[in-house]
Amino acid sequence: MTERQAKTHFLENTDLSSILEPETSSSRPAECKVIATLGPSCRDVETLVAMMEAGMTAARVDLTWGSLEYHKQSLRNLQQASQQTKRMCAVILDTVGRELMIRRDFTLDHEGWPVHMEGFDIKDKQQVTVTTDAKAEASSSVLPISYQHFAHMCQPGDTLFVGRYLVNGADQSSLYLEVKDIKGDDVICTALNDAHMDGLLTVIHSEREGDGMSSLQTDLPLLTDYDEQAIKTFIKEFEIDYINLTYTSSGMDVYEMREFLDDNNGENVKIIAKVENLEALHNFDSIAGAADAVILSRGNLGLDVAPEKTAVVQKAAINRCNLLGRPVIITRLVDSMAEAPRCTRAEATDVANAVLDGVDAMMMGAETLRGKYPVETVRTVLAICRQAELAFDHESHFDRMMARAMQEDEDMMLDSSHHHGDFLSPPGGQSPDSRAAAYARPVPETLEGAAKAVSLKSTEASGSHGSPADNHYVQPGLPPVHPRTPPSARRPGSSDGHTEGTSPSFSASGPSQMGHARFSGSSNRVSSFGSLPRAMSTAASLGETAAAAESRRTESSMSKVESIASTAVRAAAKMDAGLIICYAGTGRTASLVAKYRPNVPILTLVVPQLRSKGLAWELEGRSLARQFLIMRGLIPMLAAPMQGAGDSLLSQVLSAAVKRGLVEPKQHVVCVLSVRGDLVLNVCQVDEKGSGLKSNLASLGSELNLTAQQGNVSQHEVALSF
Ligand SMILES: Nc1ncnc2c1ncn2[C@@H]1O[C@H](COP(=O)(O)OP(=O)(O)O)[C@@H](O)[C@H]1O
Ligand SMILES: C=C(OP(=O)(O)O)C(=O)O
Repeated sequence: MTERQAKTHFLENTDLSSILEPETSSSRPAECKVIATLGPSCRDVETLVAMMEAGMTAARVDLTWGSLEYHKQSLRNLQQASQQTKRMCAVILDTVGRELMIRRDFTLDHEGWPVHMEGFDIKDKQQVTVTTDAKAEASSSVLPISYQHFAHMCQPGDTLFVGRYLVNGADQSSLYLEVKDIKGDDVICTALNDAHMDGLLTVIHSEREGDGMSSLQTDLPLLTDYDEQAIKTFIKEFEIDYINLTYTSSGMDVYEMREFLDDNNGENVKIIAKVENLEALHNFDSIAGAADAVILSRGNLGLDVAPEKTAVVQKAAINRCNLLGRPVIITRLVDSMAEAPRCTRAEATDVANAVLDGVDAMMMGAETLRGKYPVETVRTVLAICRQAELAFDHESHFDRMMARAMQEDEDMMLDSSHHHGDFLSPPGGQSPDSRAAAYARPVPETLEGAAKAVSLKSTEASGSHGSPADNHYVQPGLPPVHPRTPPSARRPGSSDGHTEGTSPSFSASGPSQMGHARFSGSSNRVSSFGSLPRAMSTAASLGETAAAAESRRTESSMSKVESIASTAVRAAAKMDAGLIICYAGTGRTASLVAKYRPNVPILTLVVPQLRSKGLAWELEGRSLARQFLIMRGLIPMLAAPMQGAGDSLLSQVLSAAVKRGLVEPKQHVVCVLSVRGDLVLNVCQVDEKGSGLKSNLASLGSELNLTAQQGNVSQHEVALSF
């Protein structure tokens, strides 16, 4: 079998009558998660409550459009909805970043959401001028653009795409332009199709014939002034769990973002890299290795990737993330539900196939932001996910993960200097991580366009690319965005964080043991969630010495955490357990359990910790619990701070899990926990009434009590919240 072949999803049950039988209602939550974009259609408390009850687990605020005050109100409403439903919801902030926009006049509606004036028509073959002239007004022949240096990026023969925000490429507001001439600030183009331009219009500087690289706007600064201001403000005033990094082009972008967050009290905020163009696909491994999660922005990607490659690119990207244990999210699921209460057949099939491909979460855009059916959208997508999850072959996924991890480790042993990373190698054998390399040395001259783009960097430092569509939201006095100097390959050198040792209650044995011994990877330096066996190739390209890279490799090939995580999944399957419980401190162990996709929920138990922050003390844990809400199979549970321990805590967790329908009385439960600082695997059983831990499992109880006696936990009652 060649690497290009897909694994088959052959349904064991081909009996159509039984497939068509209505589902008996299951209270077990879907494995996959649904993220919704907040906007005019879904920011009131009532709708948010309904969406949370329908299963939305994370909400995105997109800085591309709308004022800071508008988004703050959306988040305040979300907090209220969360209190009402007693459900957690992760909060994601999406940057404007390298997004280019057409400036158009707008008014504010009664809630403060910007609404554009009437749209206009553009006819096939007509001349259209895209201009950086700040005084120009949008019309059918002139499109003023938000980025001052746009004209420098273009050359005759380029293709530009102008499309409606969150609906790229698929509606009547999609316009393709061919660049004919550049005259000062003006890019003179010819329209390649008829289009009705309406709403907020984003621009993509698309493929330049011949060089195979597209979306050259990736050489713009990573964050706009507005982004920087908004991120700092939101971190101060809200609990932000993730930043979506728009147009991430390499792992270096993620490091840069990490540094910005660390410098601005955002140490707990995790980074989701948005993969939106060819360059990001070429640099996929460095991006996925550096980020905490990845979004495949399928709308924007659809403009760069040929239709015939789309499905395979999606599968490959998802599989790569799966192998890294990195959460992967896709966009553009049920666009038609922005207008209709029922999705199309193609959309329903697409969602289900993504579940079978192994995706973690689905991110809604226009459907919830400005669609007519936000609640039905969440319900529909989750219903499709549930059905597809029933058909998902958990066992073969597990086997694949094990086999590939072993294979990769072997490959690395054979050739640690060979760069395997990227599944879309550019022609001519160029370094896949061209942008990362560009920090250290100039972009290869062979990339004619890229060389030109690099020369732009110095001018961008003073360039205006400050705000969505125009500069209305930029506070006066904010410094301009400067391309950052390369971050000092600053990757905290930590190992698993667990002491090595054998589990007193469960030993990793059987066929998986062999795999565990060879497993690469839980000692990732950058992402806090998971591991990257091949991070070393990225590190090497960032200037790390061969010896350091080699030592990272050796270290990463022996991971007890991954061994325990995979064994927990195997044990749950072998014992027909109903639930896996995983205590979570950083989330690394839980994400590795999720990597192996057990056929049972993974309850991630977060016991908040009091940590010192300078002179102040801060209770940490809530954000981590919410961060699990974009990850497949994970159900976070937050224990009350400093309360509960040992089998008292576990009993209450089990009782809550039974009430929630996660596990049934008498079922076995596999637990991943620490005992005297050592990570161990344990098995317990729910009692007959479903009120807690079956008491005769002495070994487990005593292990847990030992931890309790160490004094880091107490025996009080706990308040648990999902
Ligand atoms: N038996 C237990 N009783 C109470 N707390 C526990 C127990 N086992 C683990 N924990 C806590 O849960 C967290 C798990 O952290 P760790 O095992 O390092 O996982 P991660 O991979 O998420 O960092 C730690 O804070 C640990 O103190
Ligand atoms: C960029 C996004 O998605 P897409 O490219 O799929 O429209 C998004 O929703 O932020």
